[in-house]
Amino acid sequence: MAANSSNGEQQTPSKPPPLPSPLRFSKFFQLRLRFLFQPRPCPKLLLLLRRLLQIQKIFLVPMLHQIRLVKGLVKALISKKMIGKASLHNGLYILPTSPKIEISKSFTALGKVDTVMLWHFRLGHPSFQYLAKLFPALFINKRPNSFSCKVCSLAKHTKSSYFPSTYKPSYPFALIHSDIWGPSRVKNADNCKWFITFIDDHSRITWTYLLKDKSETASVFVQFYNMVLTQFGSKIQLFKSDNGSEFFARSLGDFFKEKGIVQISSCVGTPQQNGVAERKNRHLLEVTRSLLFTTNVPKYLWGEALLTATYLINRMPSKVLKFQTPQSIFLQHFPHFKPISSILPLKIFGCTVFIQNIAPNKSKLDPKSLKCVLVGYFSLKKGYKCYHPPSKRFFTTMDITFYEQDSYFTQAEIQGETWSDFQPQQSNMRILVTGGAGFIGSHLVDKLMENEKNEVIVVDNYFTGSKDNLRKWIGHPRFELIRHDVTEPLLVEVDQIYHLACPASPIFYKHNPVKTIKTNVIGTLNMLGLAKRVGARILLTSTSEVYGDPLIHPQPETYWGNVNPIGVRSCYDEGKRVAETLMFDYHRQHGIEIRIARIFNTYGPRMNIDDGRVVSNFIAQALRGEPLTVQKPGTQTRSFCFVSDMVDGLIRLMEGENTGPINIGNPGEFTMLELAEIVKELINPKVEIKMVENTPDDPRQRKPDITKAKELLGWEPKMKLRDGLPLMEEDFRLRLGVSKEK
Ligand SMILES: O=c1ccn([C@@H]2O[C@H](COP(=O)(O)OP(=O)(O)O[C@H]3OC[C@@H](O)[C@H](O)[C@H]3O)[C@@H](O)[C@H]2O)c(=O)[nH]1
Ligand SMILES: [Mg+2]
Repeated sequence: MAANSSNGEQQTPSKPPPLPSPLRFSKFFQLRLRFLFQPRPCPKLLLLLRRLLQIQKIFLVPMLHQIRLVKGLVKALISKKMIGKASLHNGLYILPTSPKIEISKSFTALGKVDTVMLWHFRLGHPSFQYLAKLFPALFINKRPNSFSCKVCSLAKHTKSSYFPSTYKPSYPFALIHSDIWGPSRVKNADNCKWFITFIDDHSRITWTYLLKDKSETASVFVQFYNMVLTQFGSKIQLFKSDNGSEFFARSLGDFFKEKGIVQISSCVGTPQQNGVAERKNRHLLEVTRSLLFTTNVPKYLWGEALLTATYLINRMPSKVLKFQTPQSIFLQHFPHFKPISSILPLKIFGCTVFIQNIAPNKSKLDPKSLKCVLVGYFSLKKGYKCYHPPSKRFFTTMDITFYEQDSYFTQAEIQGETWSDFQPQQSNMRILVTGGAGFIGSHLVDKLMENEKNEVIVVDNYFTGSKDNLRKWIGHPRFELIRHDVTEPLLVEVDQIYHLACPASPIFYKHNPVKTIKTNVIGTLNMLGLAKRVGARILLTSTSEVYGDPLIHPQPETYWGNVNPIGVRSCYDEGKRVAETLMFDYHRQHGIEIRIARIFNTYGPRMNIDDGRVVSNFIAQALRGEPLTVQKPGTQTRSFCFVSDMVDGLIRLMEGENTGPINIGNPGEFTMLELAEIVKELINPKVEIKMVENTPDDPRQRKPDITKAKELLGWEPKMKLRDGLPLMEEDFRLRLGVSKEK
């Protein structure tokens, strides 16, 4: 998976330190060495450590602080035992080669391990106390707490304290708890970044669905509702969730109303009130991590591990249920329902399996069986779910030979992956801005860089943009600038794409119209291809020019426009219209997450002085003492948005849940004569206003209807024209070297 090679480690600026010779270890579970911090780890050491761990292809062990150095001796904090003497290499303390650290029996040693450990692995690492309840026969003469498992302590590093929730039995589907988790930094094999759970309050049986986008919430709930109705003849009565906006989308609300479902939500700011669902999520993620961990399964299969975790937890005894399993309680109410999958013997997730090669175009010489990895159980079809990484294909089959003690993946497969990546939201975002050296682009970059969680990559061909606009970010560790033309394909790993690249001033886009249309069509195709490949969300900055010379005023997004397809402006306005079409086709055909902004006239500092657009022309003319050139008839209108408002709107659109298109612009409308008068009054009352010839197809009026932006993004512009113009004047004075007369 392309997405998987992206990890923060690659950004480490320092060169890897030379490795001292004792630093050789084979497998994670035979880990013999530990790197120790002084009581307070210094950042440089951390960096070294990360680097070393990366080179050594092992996970960062999240228990480092549990060992401390006391006068050159290593002391385990939990057992309070002295482990041995540490020697210093390159600023790192290294343990003696065979320290007696309590490393428990591991999966690699499974061959020698008794059946207790085998079941512990198959069931996704439940506690040994629970195992003893499930299989009392296995524990004859053995105490549950005499067993320990290394993977458990790694996967459950959150030290989660489960406050048992209050449990009042009722009957199935009376109350469903739900929660959404994500976005995961790593996309699942099928590009999912989210998951949603539905938990039956009575039995605590859980259904998990993977989502590509949060906006799928309503449709997935409808699917779940129908499944419950058809399979169990039951209707959901109460639905409980937190206040996530996706649960309050109108489409879902309408469905609740229609079906008479009562929606309850936790109070604002108290997610713990959604306790059942939140706790279930945490449990699911712990088991998911354990499953992935045990057999080195790469994170792009986290979705399969999660579905398997759900499957297993449904079949595990729970304290809340007085050590009955959710499935057994549930089936008491539906005695005739036989889940097909429950007759499948459990096997270790991630183990090697051979399945009958059923490829249709298989030739006689092709191997009869295919080596795959076991990734779960199908509850609807009878069979195990297997994945064939070389062809990226899934298979469901019963015709299968298990090699339960061989993990399919080796340590090398998970090189550089750390578990801190496998976390929602808080994780870093890598953002691509095409045309980021331009006027709006560079302001957008400034805003994105303010958030320390963002890494920004700018690509620009400097046709109208300039490196100067990004001066302050060049050399910044979270910033990267690439000279690149979007009409050529681009290979980068990113989470979001702001696609701005295209000359926007009429004089520039008309200068080389073929290039302009190429940029809009091929450039957008390339960026959509990139978004599809890496599963990124992409925002296109379209334009108010898609409305052409509008016959409807002001322009709502529903207006289809009045565009000349063969005029001198067509390279731009038709180009952007095709770009919008491409965006929606990729969305419908490939499920890409898209956002479309229709930008209206924008002004502000950093506009090119010789941009040719009206505001920059008038200000430059006023400062140079030249006549303001109003193109005829001068009664044509425009609405001008200050650049900071524009950037704010674009980010809201990207972060929100609506695809658009959404108009982003300032509804204040002015004729060009009025604008000239204002500039004259504010900047230089002495200049004259001169009427000049206009260019063909100039729209006669333009003003955005921003109802949609207000409602869906909570956005409206704040800066008035009379306040914004002086800010732009200041910038132009500096660049033109014209000081203000006293
Ligand atoms: O010196 C000038 C320049 C322009 N104008 C007039 O001012 C009006 C605005 O022209 P501009 O060139 O600034 O901008 P336009 O509205 O034509 O195009 C703009 O529209 C929205 C954006 O998405 C486009 O990228 C941008 O080019 C036009 O009616 C034009 O005739 C003048 O009166 N004098
Ligand atoms: Mg939530």
